[in-house]
Amino acid sequence: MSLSEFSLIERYFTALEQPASPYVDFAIGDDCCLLSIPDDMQLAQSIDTLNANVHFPAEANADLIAQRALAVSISDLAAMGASPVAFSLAISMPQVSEPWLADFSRGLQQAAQHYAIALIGGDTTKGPLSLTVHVQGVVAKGKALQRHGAALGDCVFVTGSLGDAAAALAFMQGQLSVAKSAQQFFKQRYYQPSARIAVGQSLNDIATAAIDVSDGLVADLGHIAKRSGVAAVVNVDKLPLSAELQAASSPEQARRYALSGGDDYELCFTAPASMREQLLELSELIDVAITEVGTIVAGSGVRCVDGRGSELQLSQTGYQHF
Ligand SMILES: Nc1ncnc2c1ncn2[C@@H]1O[C@H](COP(=O)(O)OP(=O)(O)O)[C@@H](O)[C@H]1O
Ligand SMILES: Cc1ncc(C[n+]2csc(CCOP(=O)(O)OP(=O)(O)O)c2C)c(N)n1
Ligand SMILES: [Mg+2]
Repeated sequence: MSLSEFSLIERYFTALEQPASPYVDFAIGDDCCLLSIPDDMQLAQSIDTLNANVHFPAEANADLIAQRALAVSISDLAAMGASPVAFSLAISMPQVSEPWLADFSRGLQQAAQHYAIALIGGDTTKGPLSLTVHVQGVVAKGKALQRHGAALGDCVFVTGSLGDAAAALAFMQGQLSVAKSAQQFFKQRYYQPSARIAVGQSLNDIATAAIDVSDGLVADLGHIAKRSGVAAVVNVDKLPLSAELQAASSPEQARRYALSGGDDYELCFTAPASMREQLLELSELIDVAITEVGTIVAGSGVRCVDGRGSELQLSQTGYQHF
């Protein structure tokens, strides 16, 4: 007989080992969870849904699905410069498979411990496989990084490398061949993106605007440009591309993955040129690459140019659901 709804919640979700949080007064087991936030903090909240075969392959290992779901949601906290506190998980699944749930629960616990975020509630229903993660974090009052502060003359920076996850998806879908030695790297970049919490937290007094790159650099930088009332120019010769991506695809294809592939979950942010040195030090301190890829200018939209100043035309700027 398959497990009842309440027994499976008990076994695979309530039983998760929780990181201690000073803000969580009551977690799972009542109609609501209860949190207390200090007066000098703001609560940052974000929700994201991941649907099977839209956001991840349905047949993927359950522990990787869990890790990916948590990382992509926490990435929004990173983009605001917030520290993770707690998350709720709404899961819909077509049937109860205990081995699948055991793997899922293990992956979820690993990711929750890694990001020091506590599972405080959720919802469990029958339906096509889908996960909705609602994350909550804290940020000092007035210090959150938003999309609207980019100013003329600011430089545009990105963390890590871009395009790996999009190339990984192409590889997993049989559209790109990848050397055996690099396959694990690509899978990891797709399934276990690093939400850049430490970078975000360090940018509160440095960046003028920030966003995480979920849809693709051009699309997401476009949100900063629009909200800030400016334009951005990206120098495509400066894009941080991993050695693995450069080995697996042509320069043009690698560029396309990096500019419009999406799924990177790196941060893109703007800061005055006077912050370059501080950013270099920060990058060394926390061991995450921070690369200057462009500038903020007057106008609207995002333009991509190469090192010689020739403009590139992109057929797509990022992922669109509809
Ligand atoms: N169905 C919805 N109802 C209310 N707000 C929504 C809905 N969908 C998206 N939003 C809001 O629109 C904004 C942009 O959403 P989205 O592109 O999903 O952001 P992100 O890339 O950070 O996840 C966010 O403020 C989000 O909360
Ligand atoms: C199986 C699969 N197909 C396609 C994609 C590509 N993809 C799906 S959604 C998406 C963009 C990010 O998702 P969205 O729901 O827009 O997240 P948000 O911007 O709201 O954080 C991308 C690149 C994928 N990740 N997995
Ligand atoms: Mg969203």
